[in-house]
Amino acid sequence: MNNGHQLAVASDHGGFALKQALMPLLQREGYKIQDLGAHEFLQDDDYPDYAEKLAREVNSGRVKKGILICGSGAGACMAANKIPGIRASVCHDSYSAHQAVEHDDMNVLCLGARVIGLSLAQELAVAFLKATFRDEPRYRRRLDKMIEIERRALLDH
Ligand SMILES: O=C(CO)[C@H](O)[C@H](O)[C@H](O)COP(=O)(O)O
Repeated sequence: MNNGHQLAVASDHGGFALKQALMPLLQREGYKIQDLGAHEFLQDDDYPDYAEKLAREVNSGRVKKGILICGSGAGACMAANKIPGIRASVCHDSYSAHQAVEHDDMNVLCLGARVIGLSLAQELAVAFLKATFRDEPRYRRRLDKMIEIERRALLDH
């Protein structure tokens, strides 16, 4: 574990090129990144493997936020949200990328490399990373309700 990492990133083959291009841009802005793979382009790898790895890293508290990239962002998002403590969303506009943190405490941003380009991806990543949860009563109440849903669902099994 490296306590210096501020965020983790991961992608399947659909997001690999965008991940590789985005990481140095974020590093240049001062972010310390833990790259959870893929570490090389693998034509037929599967986004749930990377989503689970990154989601577990965020859920462990070793990193506070993660960025997952696949072709659409959707599959990786669905898989990440299976891990307790994860609030992942696909955001392809700047407002959602920060508002989902401020209101909903989103901790994983999912991007679709077949949908957006590098420049927008960088803008979205920075909006997400700079944003903090606004711990006001109504946002706290709704977040607590989400956490309670998760707790009840875990008790079902
Ligand atoms: O977009 C994705 C999931 O929502 C992922 O990138 C998938 O891996 C995508 O389906 C990949 O498709 P491919 O035909 O296997 O390249």
